[in-house]
Order: sequence, then C-alpha cells, then structure tokens
Amino acid sequence: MPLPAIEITHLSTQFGKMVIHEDVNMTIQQQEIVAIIGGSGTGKSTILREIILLERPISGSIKVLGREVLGLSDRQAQWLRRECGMMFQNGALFSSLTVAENVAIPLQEHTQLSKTTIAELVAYKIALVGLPPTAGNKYPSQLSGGMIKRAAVARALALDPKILFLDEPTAGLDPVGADSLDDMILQLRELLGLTIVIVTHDLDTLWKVTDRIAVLADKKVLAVEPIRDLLKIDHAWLKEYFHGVRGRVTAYAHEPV
Ligand SMILES: Nc1ncnc2c1ncn2[C@@H]1O[C@H](COP(=O)(O)OP(=O)(O)OP(=O)(O)O)[C@@H](O)[C@H]1O
Repeated sequence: MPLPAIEITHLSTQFGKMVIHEDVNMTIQQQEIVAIIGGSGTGKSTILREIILLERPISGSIKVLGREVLGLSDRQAQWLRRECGMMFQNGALFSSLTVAENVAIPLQEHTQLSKTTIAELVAYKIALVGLPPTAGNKYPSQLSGGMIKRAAVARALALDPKILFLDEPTAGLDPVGADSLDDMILQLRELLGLTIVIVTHDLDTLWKVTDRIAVLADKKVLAVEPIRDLLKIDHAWLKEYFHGVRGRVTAYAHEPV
C-alpha cells in the first residue's frame, strides 16, 4: 500500500481567541482528487496553508508523503515546496511579470538549470495547462479569468510537484470556462498522476472531478466520502448545501433520475 499523500491527525487551529479547527482528522491517498467544502470561515483555505507551512496550527500532525512537516526547518521545507504546488485564490500572479516570467520564478529560485532549459520547461508547463504558446508573453492584465487560473496552475506545476492544491479554481469563471477548467484538472491527474486537493464551492466541480469530499463543519472534518454518500448524511449544513435548489439542480444535471 503506497504512503498516503496527506495525513492530518488531531489538528487544532486558533487565531487569537478564535478556534477554527478542533481535532481535525483526514487522510488523502496518492492520486486522489479530494475537495474540501464547508461554510464560509470554516478554515478550508487555512488547512491548505497549514499543509505547506504558510500557517501554523496550535497542535496536531500533518504528514506529507509519510513525512511530518510541522517540525521542518526552513531549509528542510524546501523539499515540501517541491512536492506541493499551490494555486492561490485569484491566481496571485505577479502583475508586473509576463506569464512565462511568473512560471519561471520557482525554477529560478529552486534549481540551477540554465536559462534555455528553464525556457523550455516554462513552455511545456504553459502547454500542459492548455494555454497557447502566445500566452507566455502576455501580462496577467491581458488574460481572461480562465487563462489567469491556468497560468497560476502552470506556475504551481513548475517544480513537478506530486500534490497540487487549488483554492477556488473555478470561482469567477463563466460556466463554459469553469467546465473546461474541471476538464483540465482531470487531465492533469491522468497525465501526471497528481494528488489534487481543491477548496471549492462549485457543485459542478464536486460532481465532475472529485473522488471524495471532506466536509468541514463544527470545527471538525465531518466526513470524507464520495459525493453520493455525503448526500445521505443527516447534517443541517450538508442538507442545505446539497438539497437546496442549486444542489438539487446540479445533482439532476449529473445524475438524472
Ligand atoms: N492569519 C490569520 N490570522 C487571523 N485570522 C485568520 C488568519 N487566517 C485566516 N483567519 C480567519 O480564520 C477563519 C478561516 O479562514 P479561511 O480563509 O481558512 O476560511 P475558508 O473556509 O477558506 O473561508 P471562505 O470559504 O470564506 O474562503 C476566517 O475567519 C479568517 O478570517
């Protein structure tokens, strides 16, 4: 049995007096696509940030590919930054740099590769996310919302991570753009064997791309189950989420009865 990609145990998070997570437990297997859902402010993005050490929990354990990350020094954390690529909400690209320059940054910072090799790798990553070669010379302000997300994914993939985190990948996109981004997520898993963890509110994404969904509620992970099993759970927030009008319409679109 391969090591889990991510194993979170007894994780607690607090900002000042505000308790966000209390004994959160969750395991994600390699090559799984798992979404994290929950109401606003339940700490979905915080979990992603904690896994890559941008935020510190007050207690608990986070193992990435079998290795505890919470005690890693800055130098040891280099390993983690290679294994984990992150697409932040809204892309977080540097607006004064072109797409190609943005994608090149991790390669310049973390490798000794020549300029020519970096340029070749950048072109490959740009193609991998379905952007045309001409996108490389454009600035973020010249791109559509969907292209910005793809460029941010290309940058997240620069160092060939095994795990990709996507924070609200389809937010702000029109339905066609969102659907094609969902396709890209599935293709990346198939092509690269990635483990993908997505924070999303997008019901279509949940139906189309996830293997399992982790539900954050009451400061804990309520369940990590395939969507069909979540529909059966008797919990107020889940019922509202999946059995409200939007939830029912989306379910019907994906699984008409
Ligand atoms: N560094 C921080 N310092 C203080 N409070 C923080 C910090 N980071 C997050 N928070 C707070 O913790 C809570 C959880 O934030 P987080 O962004 O993880 O929620 P979320 O579930 O992703 O929410 P949303 O769906 O609205 O994006 C929020 O109340 C947020 O304001």
